[in-house]
This record gives sequence, structure tokens and C-alpha cells, in this order.
Amino acid sequence: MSRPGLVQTLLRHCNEAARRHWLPATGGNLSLRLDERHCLITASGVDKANLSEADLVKVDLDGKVVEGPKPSAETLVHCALYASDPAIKAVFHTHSVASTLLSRKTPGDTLWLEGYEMQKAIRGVTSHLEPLAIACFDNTQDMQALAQDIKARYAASPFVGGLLLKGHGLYAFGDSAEEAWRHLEGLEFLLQCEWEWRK
Ligand SMILES: CSC[C@@H](O)[C@@H](O)C(=O)COP(=O)(O)O
Ligand SMILES: [Zn+2]
Repeated sequence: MSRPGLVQTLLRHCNEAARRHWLPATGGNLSLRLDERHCLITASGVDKANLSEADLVKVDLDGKVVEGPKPSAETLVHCALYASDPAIKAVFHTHSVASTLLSRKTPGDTLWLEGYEMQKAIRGVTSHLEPLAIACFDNTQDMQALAQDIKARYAASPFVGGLLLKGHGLYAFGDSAEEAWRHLEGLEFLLQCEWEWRK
């Protein structure tokens, strides 16, 4: 793939997300931007705990394979985010229990969180008193339609940190792998807190 640092970074984050039980039963997919038109994404249907470079796929932002095996079934969601904002450099998708249940219980298109110090893990947030909006989308198997919805909503009002697919999971993203990982950890923590609180 000729980008050893990037490959190692992606494999390390896959491994760590799996270790935290955020990627059960082959669920979840992770990617890093390669350039303006391409990203590197996990292959479809593989256990993300033990990936090697052969399980990573170079795709263009239309989701077409440039090099590697069959890419994630949700490649177009990653592509939609990269296409929406050139500053997005990494997208990490998880299937935690909290993100699955809380998103499923959220009416409307936004989950609001307030009162948590951890909100400051999200870029630009400076106080636990600022309500944090997390964009929510209905789950669907129609990836083209979902990608279009995400692009349209992002163009109308960019969202920071992540988005939720209802009953499905979290997509965290950022302007670097480090920021996307911080957003992922922060949001997973917040979602778990909120889920326990509401129980
Ligand atoms: C095993 S259920 C999860 C999948 O349907 C999907 O949502 C997912 O996140 C993983 O798909 P993948 O094609 O392996 O990237
Ligand atoms: Zn998924």
C-alpha cells in the first residue's frame, strides 16, 4: 500500500477498538484519508481484532476499489464524510451497546447531551454547560441514500465529532487519526454515561 505509517496507525486503532468490545461480530469499520480523492478502509466482514495490511482497501471517494479486497459495506458513509469536508482525515465506526441502544431510543434527528465534563473531548467545546448535539440518522441498507442524506445535512450545517445511525452505531471522525480517536473515546464514554443515567 506504500504508506507504512498510515497502515500501522489504522491497524493499531482497529485492534484497540476491538479490544474495547466496540467491534463485535465483525461489526464496525475504520478508515483514514490517503489524499483528496482516496481513503484506506477495512475490508468487509472481517474480524477487526486481528487485521493485517492485506485486509485494508484503497478506494476512491465514489467507493470504487483501487487496490485490495472487497471494502466495507459501509464505505459510502466514510466517503460521504470525506467528500463533505476536506479537513476530515479519519473516520472510525463502532457498534457499542450504548451507541446502539441510545440512538434507537432517540426521537428526531438529534441527540442532545449536557452536563458532562467529557463533552470537552469534542473539538470546540469549552464547557459542560454547552449542549452538545449529535446528529442522528435512521438506519438503512441503502448506502447511496444514506450517503446523500449525510452530505446534504453536513452541507446545511456541519457537525463535529460524530454521528449516530439509529439502532446501529457511532461514526466518529476528526482532522487527524488522533482527533478522531479522541472523539470516539469521548463520545463512547458520553453515550455510555447517558445510557446508564436514563436507565
Ligand atoms: C456484523 S453486523 C455489522 C455490519 O452489518 C455493518 O454494520 C458493519 O459495521 C460492518 O460491515 P463491514 O462490511 O464488515 O464493514
Ligand atoms: Zn456498522
